[in-house]
Amino acid sequence: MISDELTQQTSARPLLEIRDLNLDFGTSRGRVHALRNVGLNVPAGQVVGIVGESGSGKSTLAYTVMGLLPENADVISGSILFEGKDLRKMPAQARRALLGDRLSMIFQDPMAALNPVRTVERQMIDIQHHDQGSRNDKRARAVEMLHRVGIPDPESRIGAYPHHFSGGMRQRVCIAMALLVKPALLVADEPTTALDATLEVQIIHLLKELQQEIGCSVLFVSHHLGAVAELCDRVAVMYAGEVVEQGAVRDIFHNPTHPYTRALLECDPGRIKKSTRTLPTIPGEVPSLLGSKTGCIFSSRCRQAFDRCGQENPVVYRIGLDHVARCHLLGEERLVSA
Ligand SMILES: Nc1ncnc2c1ncn2[C@@H]1O[C@H](COP(=O)(O)OP(=O)(O)OP(=O)(O)O)[C@@H](O)[C@H]1O
Repeated sequence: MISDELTQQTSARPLLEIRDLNLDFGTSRGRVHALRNVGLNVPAGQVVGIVGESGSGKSTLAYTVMGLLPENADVISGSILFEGKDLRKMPAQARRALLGDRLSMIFQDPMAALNPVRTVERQMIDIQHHDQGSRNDKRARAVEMLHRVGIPDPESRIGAYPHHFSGGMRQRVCIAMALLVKPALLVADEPTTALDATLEVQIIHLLKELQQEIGCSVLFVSHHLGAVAELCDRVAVMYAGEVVEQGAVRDIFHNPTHPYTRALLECDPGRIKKSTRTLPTIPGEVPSLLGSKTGCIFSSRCRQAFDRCGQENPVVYRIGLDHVARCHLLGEERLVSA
């Protein structure tokens, strides 16, 4: 079965629905096509992971949803429907009002989100709405949230400055701040990459627990496939600015279909036998995103590429009820099973 859009795979209207999104960065070397025809759904109450090699456009997609793009970014076409409204068409003021309210973000570097010269208390009070009660009510809510994310002695620690917390504790503070407003959608851009493995597991469990408690949706960007498998309901695999495969977490991890998804999983350190001496890598390099491209973006590295792959960009094929991929092998029925 063939589908033109990645967004047709679920019947209930998703909380976030991205359609045919194209974005360029203007640079002195030319235009970098960082997002190409991106389609992605985030259903209400679900966690959607975005995975892919460095430079595949994961963070750009996350920042585009938040409307936090650098000046040289140019969203050329597409729509970003959030709660049914196109964020691209929303007046700037209305869009800004969503941030820290219906939309929250956690960054890789917690210091990017925290103001170093203000106490955590002040920042956590300021982030709450003026109609959310008195200063004391807001403080009590902030202390409760810090307790919830595992900050010891939150009643006194709340008065400290961000640099008084360790890296892991700072990320917990950021999670507390992001969730204090009970957002509908939390966008998390590599929130555990800077943490050691033990802390990463703790933070992932914490995020899962809080997400279920609050009932929000999460867009979770990560390099770490293990973390994605643990936390996410759905996964979108990105390569060179395109979403090449998307589906339920079990489909992506147990029935990967796109040759890139398969290669990515084969190279995952978490899945490789301990006896393996050298880590496998995907041969070749991510293509330059400058200039226009003919054919499938992965064809130069694909072991299964055939003539058509270098000539035409594949459409999106439906593999299962909730599983789609952009690959000519599906159209030609040349796919070998995983
Ligand atoms: N401000 C910018 N100006 C020009 N090019 C940019 C800019 N920001 C990102 N890019 C380019 O856009 C592409 C996508 O980058 P992005 O950071 O979104 O990838 P990523 O998948 O998040 O990578 P990583 O995992 O390393 O963070 C890359 O080629 C990157 O060099």
